[in-house]
Amino acid sequence: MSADEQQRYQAQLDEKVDRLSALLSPFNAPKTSVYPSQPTHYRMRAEFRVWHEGDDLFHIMFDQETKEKYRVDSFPPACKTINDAMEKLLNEIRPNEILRKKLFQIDYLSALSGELVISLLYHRQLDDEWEAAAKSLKSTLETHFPKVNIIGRARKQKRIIDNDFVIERLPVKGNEFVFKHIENSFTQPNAEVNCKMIEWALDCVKPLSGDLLEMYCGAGNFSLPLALHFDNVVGTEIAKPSVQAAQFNIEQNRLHNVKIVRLAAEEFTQAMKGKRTFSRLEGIDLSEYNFTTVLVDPPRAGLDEDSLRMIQDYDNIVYISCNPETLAQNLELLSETHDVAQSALFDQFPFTHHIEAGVLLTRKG
Ligand SMILES: C[S@@+](CC[C@H](N)C(=O)[O-])C[C@H]1O[C@@H](n2cnc3c(N)ncnc32)[C@H](O)[C@@H]1O
Repeated sequence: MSADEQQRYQAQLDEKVDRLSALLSPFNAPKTSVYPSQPTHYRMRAEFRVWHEGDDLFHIMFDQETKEKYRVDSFPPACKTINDAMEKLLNEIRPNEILRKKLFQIDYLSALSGELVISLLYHRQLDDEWEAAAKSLKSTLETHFPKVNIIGRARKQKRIIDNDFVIERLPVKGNEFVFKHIENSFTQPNAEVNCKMIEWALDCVKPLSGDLLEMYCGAGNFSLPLALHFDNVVGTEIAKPSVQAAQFNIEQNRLHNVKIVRLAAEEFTQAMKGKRTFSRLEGIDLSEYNFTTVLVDPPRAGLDEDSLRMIQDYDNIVYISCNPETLAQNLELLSETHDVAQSALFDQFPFTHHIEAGVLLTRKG
């Protein structure tokens, strides 16, 4: 990257730090710790439209302002594996009528492990001939990459060769954690910054003990590494594929103190308050746990008011947020009972205005 781009990256990061600090200043937050990203090759996912021109075809994107399409032969935000795959994939598809016909989109999901899922989206139904061609494509690509899975999608159709996931291996404080990341499910896009985020959360909970309660836990991105620190972890998550991936991840990492339940945050709050019972909580007696700490990592909308009031029952709250505006709104209530003890900015999305933030809240003395 040129010195000019490096300067542009730093200037935008400084602006993000100022914006987050301003949002957190009404809550007397201490100085924000900043975790920068690599300015290029940081994304583990990328999606492109496909443009056909005679016998040729290439990846395209659309300019957000002018809406004009532009050709994309390489994509610096995406990791090196995806960039390598972009060229190799099109070289295979271009001369192959079966793979090329009515292909309109290509999605890539990769991992630090080098594994890939490539989803090919079509405006036509996919038959056995397509499947045979896709199998042969997979074999060719596997001479370059450790593992490649191909998914063919069309209206009401999904053909999977051989899996719809990658196996990621994340280094966290000297330990390696294995994660199944499923295509079309939530995973943190910037793997290296994600590791910094998990390590920050681990540092936050270092002086704490007891059990951890987690809401919006996905496939266990935080639950699993934090399980090494707490006696028990109970995580809740709404999306079925993520819960299934979390169960797989618990087993793969040989953890015996983590339970993941498929419940919406709002449902779990009702269960904690004794307002409703759920068969999905069978075998888990929530009153037996010694929850000292809660970790939440909600979608952009933040937490609903009932869940906010429920988490106020716990002494320590680790709040990870992809939207600092809703974080600040939620802090208005949480700061009635808790102080902001730490704050951090994780630059998951370089060269965009998006901010990923974390705060540690501790009960007021
Ligand atoms: C920002 S992601 C965080 C996931 C996970 N902590 C991670 O780091 O990969 C938010 C998660 O909340 C889940 N989610 C969205 N709405 C929810 C709700 N109402 N109740 C519970 N989980 C929800 C999504 O499926 C997603 O997995």
